[in-house]
Amino acid sequence: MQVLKFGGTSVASAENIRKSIAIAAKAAAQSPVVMVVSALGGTTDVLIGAGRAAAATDAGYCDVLAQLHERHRAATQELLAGAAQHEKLAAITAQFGEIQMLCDGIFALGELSNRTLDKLMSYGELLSSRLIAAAAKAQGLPAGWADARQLIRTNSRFGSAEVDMAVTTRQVADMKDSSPAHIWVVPGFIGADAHGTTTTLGRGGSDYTAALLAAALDAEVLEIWTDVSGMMTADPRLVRSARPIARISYQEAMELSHFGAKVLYPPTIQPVMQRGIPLWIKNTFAPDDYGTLVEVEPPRTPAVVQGISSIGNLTLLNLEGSGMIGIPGFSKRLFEALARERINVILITQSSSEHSICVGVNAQDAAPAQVAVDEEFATEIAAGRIEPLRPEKELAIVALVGENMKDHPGISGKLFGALGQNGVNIRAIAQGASEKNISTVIRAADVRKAINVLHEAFFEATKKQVNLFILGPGNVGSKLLEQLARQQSHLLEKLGLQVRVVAIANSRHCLVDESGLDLTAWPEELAQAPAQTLEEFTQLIISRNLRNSIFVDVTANPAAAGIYANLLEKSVAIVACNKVAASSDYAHYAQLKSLAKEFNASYLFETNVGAALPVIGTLNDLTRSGDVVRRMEAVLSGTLNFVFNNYDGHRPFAEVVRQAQAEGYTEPDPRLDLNGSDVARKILILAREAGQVMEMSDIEIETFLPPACLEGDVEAFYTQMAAHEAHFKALYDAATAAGKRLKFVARYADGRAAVGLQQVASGHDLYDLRGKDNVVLFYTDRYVDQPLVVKGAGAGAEVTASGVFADIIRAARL
Ligand SMILES: NC(=O)C1=CN([C@@H]2O[C@H](COP(=O)(O)OP(=O)(O)OC[C@H]3O[C@@H](n4cnc5c(N)ncnc54)[C@H](OP(=O)(O)O)[C@@H]3O)[C@@H](O)[C@H]2O)C=CC1
Ligand SMILES: N[C@@H](CC=O)C(=O)O
Repeated sequence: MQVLKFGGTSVASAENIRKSIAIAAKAAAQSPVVMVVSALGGTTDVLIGAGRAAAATDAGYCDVLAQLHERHRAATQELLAGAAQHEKLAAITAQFGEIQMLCDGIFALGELSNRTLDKLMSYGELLSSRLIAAAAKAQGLPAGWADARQLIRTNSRFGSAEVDMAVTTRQVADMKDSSPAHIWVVPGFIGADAHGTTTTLGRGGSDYTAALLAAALDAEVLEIWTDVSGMMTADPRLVRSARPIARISYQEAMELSHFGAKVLYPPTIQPVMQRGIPLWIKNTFAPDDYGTLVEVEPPRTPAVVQGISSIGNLTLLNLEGSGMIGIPGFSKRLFEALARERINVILITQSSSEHSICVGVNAQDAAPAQVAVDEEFATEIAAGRIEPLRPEKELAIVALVGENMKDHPGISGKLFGALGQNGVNIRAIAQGASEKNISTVIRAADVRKAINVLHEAFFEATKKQVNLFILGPGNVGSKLLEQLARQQSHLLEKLGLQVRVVAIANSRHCLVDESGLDLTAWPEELAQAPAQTLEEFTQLIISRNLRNSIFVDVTANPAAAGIYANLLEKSVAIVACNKVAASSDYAHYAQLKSLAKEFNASYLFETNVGAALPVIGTLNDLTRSGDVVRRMEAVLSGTLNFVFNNYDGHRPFAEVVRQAQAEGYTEPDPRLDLNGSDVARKILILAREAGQVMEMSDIEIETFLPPACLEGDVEAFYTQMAAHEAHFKALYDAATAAGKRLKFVARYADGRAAVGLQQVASGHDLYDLRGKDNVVLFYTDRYVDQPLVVKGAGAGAEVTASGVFADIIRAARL
């Protein structure tokens, strides 16, 4: 005997019903089949809606029922022909007459009891099962209909009745002996109490009906036919890469189904588990897919975690107080108070200090639970020995499930690490000694991110999705986008990083696509995209709450640097070539560094000094390993090095500066390069990274520009430089006459730093620095006589973008 259950979508239309019958017929070629069916998809909700409308004296229920009647008529006309069709249409009309009368009664009374609702809902399965039996017979199959109300005996708890297994087993055996049919079609979800009154088994109860019948018949197999190809490693609506689990134990399936894997109604497993009946979950619309086999002992696989599931709509109730410590009986009283209100406890945790007990309940149970518990402990609350019950709302459980987690160290560590790195705060934890389930309670708003992060950590070791929010697609930003577009498949294949650019914004527009922007079409699309403020962009990053989010600041804007703290607090990583934040007040710089640590998010700004040269990384390596930087000597301006390498006293100085700007070496505002402040902020950043507490005002800046050049706007700056050509020529001639070269040098020693123009003699370390190159000489406790030298191209959009790219990869791989 085989029991096959077909859910609402599997019988939602005539076409689907035909598919379901074909599956049952194929199985029946092996041995007799019990076909348990749900109502035509959506019918139960329609019936409930009609009943509630009638109870609220809303006459709209008549139209709703008429539409439902029409849907059943249409399916009948498609499935049956001739006399069988006429007979079935008449029967359906009669049944809808009964439903109408029932709802009219509800309307007249203005009241809908659980008992009446059960009766009303039962019509869904009664209609579908009779229709399917008739359709199977019409195909010449040896099918018959059996009334579940004469098989499944329950108590009279309407709405969610409890089954009397002994009577049910006897009634099923009687029916088996008396029925000649080879395929029985049975309505799921419904039963009857000892008085013959219709009851229901709770939403999803058709699965349970099937399991009860399988157990009563000691069936060889129970198959649950649904619209997905088995139990999945995670909810596929939340995790795109979720995949079916081939084989799983009853215990694991029970844990997963309890924790939200909706393909299986949780009570279904117990009756078949007791008898060791194999349970398959199969897809009606892809019957050749393997599906999931739930069995006693699936073959062992290396997978430690079998699935990740979640329950939303959770409220934590926290009972807390010093009066609980060491006094037996508090938990008993708490749980009794909840049980009296029939409140189901989903999760329990208690700290070893016994100072608090925390339980998780469905949100709709929170208010009655609070009243019941506060009443129970009224005396202790009045005496101040315990606090009134404290509910925490809008929470959810995310759980790892797997029998192999037992005795396997490191699973919780990985779980907490993965969630922590993504700023998912864990409010409570529960793990039984069986170690089959580790449950975490988190904010409901974090569920999507948390499940994806955990799925990547436990099922996709080779792939990590990274979500980029890029601000400032100017010179450097647009090169970065080009490089990202070129390297996407390389990143996935070689590093397992699926890098998505989710948003690109400049000062005018913002382009967003959560599934990843097209990196070739963005310039035109951005120009058409809506306007957005920086504040809105920040909220966008926070509210999307995507895993492994990185904010990439490719602007030179102080306001952009002002949003880092807010983002780091949400565990969003920051990659910046914008130097404003790292050279702002020391307190702000230190705050960002400490937020990055506290919230496990990277704050990377390698390109702040020497573009893509590994200057900050080298300095960090030295200090982390205990070396002490005593002195630094450096050329840190690509622009100034280019200008003084190319100025020869003939071509005007202003023209050479314009060339540096055109080639993309200068700041968006070139005055910052020429007045020395860009170099000053770089040496400040290096000094800070070397461990010094310094402010910008501590850096001595010796400018070589005549003051008039810094009055007015950028055009005035160029005009004034041209007007002061003699000044620049004099600087050049003096250096040349001495056989020296001009270099704008940054120096740090003993906690003091200065920047300024110098004549450098041949043979000096800085003398031969070509083009737009930068160089940094580190003198440390280990590098005493010969410095550690980092040298190379120190400006330019392409190289800077590649440095930003490298920081993105560092942040992504954390
Ligand atoms: N060039 C180089 O060699 C190096 C540069 N850097 C740094 O790179 C950064 C970018 O330089 P670069 O690409 O040349 O600059 P650009 O001027 O070419 O680009 C700046 C980008 O930032 C955008 N932007 C400016 N203000 C805002 C704002 N308030 N909100 C949103 N977007 C804004 C601009 O948009 P819009 O067009 O709308 O104004 C533009 O897209 C600078 O901080 C620079 O210090 C670092 C190392 C080396
Ligand atoms: N404008 C800067 C660019 C790099 O920081 C420079 O010229 O060095």
